[in-house]
Amino acid sequence: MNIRIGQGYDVHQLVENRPLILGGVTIPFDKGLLGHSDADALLHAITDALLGAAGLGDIGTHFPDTAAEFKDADSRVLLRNAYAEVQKLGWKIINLDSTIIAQQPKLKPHIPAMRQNLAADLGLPENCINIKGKTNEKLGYLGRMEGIEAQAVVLLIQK
Ligand SMILES: Nc1ccn([C@@H]2O[C@H](COP(=O)(O)O)[C@@H](O)[C@H]2O)c(=O)n1
Ligand SMILES: C[C@@]1(CO)OP(=O)(O)OP(=O)(O)OC[C@H]1O
Repeated sequence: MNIRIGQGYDVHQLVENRPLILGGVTIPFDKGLLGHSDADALLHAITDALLGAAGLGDIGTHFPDTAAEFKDADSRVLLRNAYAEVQKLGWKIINLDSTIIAQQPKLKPHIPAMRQNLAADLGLPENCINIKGKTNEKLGYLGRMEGIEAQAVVLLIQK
């Protein structure tokens, strides 16, 4: 039996005229995240943590931001595809934990829906998935609401 840990990080710029999508949930806000895909920083951090734990590189290698096929991509699809690659090697997720750093908006009301999406996409019970919201105490570019950051850790088991 093997276990492996992986870590992931992502940040996207907050701009006008974009939807704010985190954990596959569209959150009402006056700005959204800029990216080649839907710019879901939480799902990108989790995808990188998964790929990292399995020794499979990173999200940009699997889904290049120069490829037209990933323009405006739904990051839930990218996550499911990445986990399929991880599972091909015999790995399964034990649990994942994550933090979204957003000065605004308040994320707590949206976290149950994000957990439901992740549970569905990863075939896990919700109690194996944790998502936390933090402000950046008004410090730096996150505190000035120029962007939103996400961090994730994932534990995998191979029997
Ligand atoms: N965007 C956010 C930020 C924070 N929360 C919730 O507030 C708690 C306190 O956050 P601090 O950054 O002030 O320590 C945090 O534990 C979350 O429950 C949130 O929902 N959305
Ligand atoms: C998801 C991809 C691909 O559409 O694009 P972005 O939305 O720009 O996201 P990023 O976290 O910069 O990197 C991964 C990309 O290759």
